[in-house]
Parts: sequence; structure tokens; C-alpha cells
Amino acid sequence: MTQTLFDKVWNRNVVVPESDTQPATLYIGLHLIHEVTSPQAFTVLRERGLKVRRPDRTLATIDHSTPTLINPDGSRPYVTEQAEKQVQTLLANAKEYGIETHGWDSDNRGIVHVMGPELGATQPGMTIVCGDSHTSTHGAFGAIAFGIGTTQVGHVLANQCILMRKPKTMAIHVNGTLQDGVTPKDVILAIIAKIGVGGGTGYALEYCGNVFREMSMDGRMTVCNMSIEAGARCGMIAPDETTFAYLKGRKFVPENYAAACKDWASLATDEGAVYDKEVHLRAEDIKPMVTYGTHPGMGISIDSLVPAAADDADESALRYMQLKAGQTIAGTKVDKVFIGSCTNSRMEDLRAAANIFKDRRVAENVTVIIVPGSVLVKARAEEEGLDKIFIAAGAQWREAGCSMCLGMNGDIGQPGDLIVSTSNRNFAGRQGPGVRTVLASPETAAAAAVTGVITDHRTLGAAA
Ligand SMILES: CC(C)[C@H](C(=O)O)[C@@H](O)C(=O)O
Ligand code: SF4
Repeated sequence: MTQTLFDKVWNRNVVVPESDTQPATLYIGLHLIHEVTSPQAFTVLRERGLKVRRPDRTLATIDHSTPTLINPDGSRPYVTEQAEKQVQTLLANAKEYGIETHGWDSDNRGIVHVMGPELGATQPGMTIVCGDSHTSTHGAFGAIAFGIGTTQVGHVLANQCILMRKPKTMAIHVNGTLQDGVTPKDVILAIIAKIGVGGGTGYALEYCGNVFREMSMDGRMTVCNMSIEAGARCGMIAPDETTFAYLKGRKFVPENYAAACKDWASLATDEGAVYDKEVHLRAEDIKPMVTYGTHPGMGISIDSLVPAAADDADESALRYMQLKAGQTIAGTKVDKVFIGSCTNSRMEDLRAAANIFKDRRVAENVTVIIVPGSVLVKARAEEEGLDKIFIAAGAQWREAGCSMCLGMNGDIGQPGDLIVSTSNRNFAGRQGPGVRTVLASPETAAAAAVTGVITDHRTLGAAA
């Protein structure tokens, strides 16, 4: 029988299939934990006298509440005592239960969805969970990867399994040739604008077509990262030579790598396999995208006009964003620019931004913070001299972490600020009370930084 990528990975990991009365029991190959959603789970574990079932299949990092600045005396300026306590608790719990942890002293510390793949802990054919909705990122490797709640974090710590109903499958095909300057971020924003923030609800997405086959792993991670913003808990891309080349030599990959790759290659969807739903986009139609509202589905191409509100929710979104239907989005004044997050904080993202910052200056009255996704990304970027380009342009180059994506560490904007952000959520108040977020690619964010207004990066003239 022909099978989709999702079916194959699901079947590999099912312990007890689902029935009319019971969800399936799914084995979990990798459990990633961070400081926000794990403390309570450990408390319950301790209360019940349980051990961590597979410490060797669990990996910990600190990312959300971690400061991205260092005090002159070397200490870390935590935003609150609670933020510091959260981090200390994670470190203590992981130590007590024998879980490999990437804390302050690790060269691999970073946003959980950046460091997992970097370590090769993320692998094709696996099931991967984390108490974090953007776990969908890891689907870029052909894994079934999804976010879970804190209660489930406890379950997985205790028994390495999860109870789950099998979702339906949806193929999203993007075929053709992307226009110059159109990035993976634009592709996923265009997909979400098309299918809507609820379009993927109940489905596991598979991104199909030459556009994804030709995309780098960094790009594929950007795309899969935002599956959750279309309502899908997971999104996947079939593993191929690009995947195998990326993972080769990384810490956790199987010893017999050739055999592993051969096995992984067999996971691709079979010819003729049937999805529950299929959606098609033409690559040629996709342009650089920005959001104009307060959810990621409110996206338009950068050269278009802000659409009329369809309902009260749209209307209040436009009011919040201080935008009017019918106006151009390009030219809107920008206060801050954030380049980072598990969506766009990898080497390719930083290189793309540096290309624009090179020999240019950040516009007056614009604050730019650039936050690498991991300590490793930071080191690599510095080896390439990207930090020097950013600093020379007048941007701030910070320590790795989630930072202004969610602002749990105190990196937030002022009320009323408009922030062009390479992150994945533009919800009201996410980057600080009253802050207006415009989601965009690193290129578009950098172009806004140097011009001071929302700008199509393809129209920038030669640098000075
Ligand atoms: C803190 C965490 C639970 C949350 C998530 O689940 O995604 C965060 O990472 C986010 O991006 O909003
Ligand atoms: S970078 Fe943002 S989206 Fe990603 S895990 Fe951190 S807070 Fe969540």
C-alpha cells in the first residue's frame, strides 16, 4: 500500500494503534525541554516518586528567559528574579535527573529549535516533542515534531510516550521558480495568508514540490517552524541529500551513517499516495511578504495595499496596528527591528541580513537588535565577520536566545512602537504592551532598518 511521509513515520513510532475508544500510544524519540514549560512537570514527577524514563532521549537548554546582554562584571541581567529562578530550576532539574543540558557553559546552548538540529539530535523518521508550539520546526528533517503542554511534558518524562489521535494529512505543493529576493519566510507567510491561521487545524502538513526540494535546511526549518501558525501542530519535508549533508558529522547521528541515510531516504511519500487534502501555490506568484494585522494569516505582499477589514476582528487589528485599509504598507514608519527567533536566526538568515547592512547605516531613530539562535550560530557568524558588519551599521549584536520574539527576558519594545520582526507571531502585545509587530524575512527587516520605513528590499539601490 502506498503511504505518505507522515504515515511512514507515524507507523514506525506507534506502540498501540488508536481505536474508537482510545487514542494511539506514540513512542517519543526525542524530548526537548526548556525552562518555561518543564518546572511543573518535574514537580509532579518528584511528588509521584517517578524517574525520567529515558534521560538519553531528553535534551535541555535555556532560551526564553535568558538575558541577551552581559553586565560588565560578567553577570547576567535577568529581567526578574522569577526569570532567573526559572533558568536555575531547569538547570537543577536536568542535573538531578541526568539529562544532557546546554546551559551557560555550553557551546550549543540556544533556542531549543535551533540547537536540537545543530546537535543532530533531530533526525528523520523520529517523533519529537517539546513543551513549545514551534517544535514543528524539526519536521524540516522528516520527523513528526509537535508541541505539547506541561502536563504532557510530565507524561513524556515519565514514560517516553504520548497518547494522540492521528491527524489527517495535507500536502502543500509549491512548484515553479521563486522570483529573485523571495525567501523561505515569504513562502510560508504566503501559504498562511492563503490557507488561513485555521487552515491546517487537524492536519499534519507536508510541504511538497521543487521549491522545498531546492531549499536549504535553514530555509526548510523557517517554513516548518510556522506550520503551527497555520493551525497545524506539525509540518514536514521529506528527507533527502540536503538533509543528509546537513546532519553528517553532528554529535547524535547514528554511527553507521550511510545505512541511516539509506533508511531515511525510504521515508519519502510513495508515488500515488493519497493525502486528505492538497493545496497548490505557484512559486512565481509569491513576492516578499509582510503582515499588516495581529495574526500571521494577515499577510500581504510588500507592494500591495492594506486590505479592507472583513469583520470586527480585522477592524480592531487594523486599529491596533494604526493602519488604514487602502494605504500602501511600504513606507510605514518603523521604530525597531528584530532579527532573530527560531524562525530566522540561523546562519543563512544572518548572512542575508548582513548583505543588506554591509556599507549601510541603520536609519536615525531606529533601534536594531540582532540575536543569533544559538551560541554556535553566534560563533560562526563572528568567524565570518557578520557581527562587524552589523555593529558598523549601528545594530546591536546580542547573546543567543528567544529575546524579542516573545520578550520573556525583558527585550521588549515601547508602547506604540512598530517592530519589523523576523519572528513568527504578531499577536497584540507579544513584543511588549501596545507594540505593533510586522512579520517579515531577514532581508525585509534589514531593509526597514536601513531606510526607517517598510521597504521592498529588492528596490534598495547600491550601498554607499
Ligand atoms: C513559552 C512557550 C510555551 C511558547 C510556545 O509554546 O510557543 C513560546 O515559545 C512562544 O513562541 O510563544
Ligand atoms: S524564539 Fe520565539 S517562537 Fe521560538 S521558541 Fe522562542 S519564544 Fe517561541
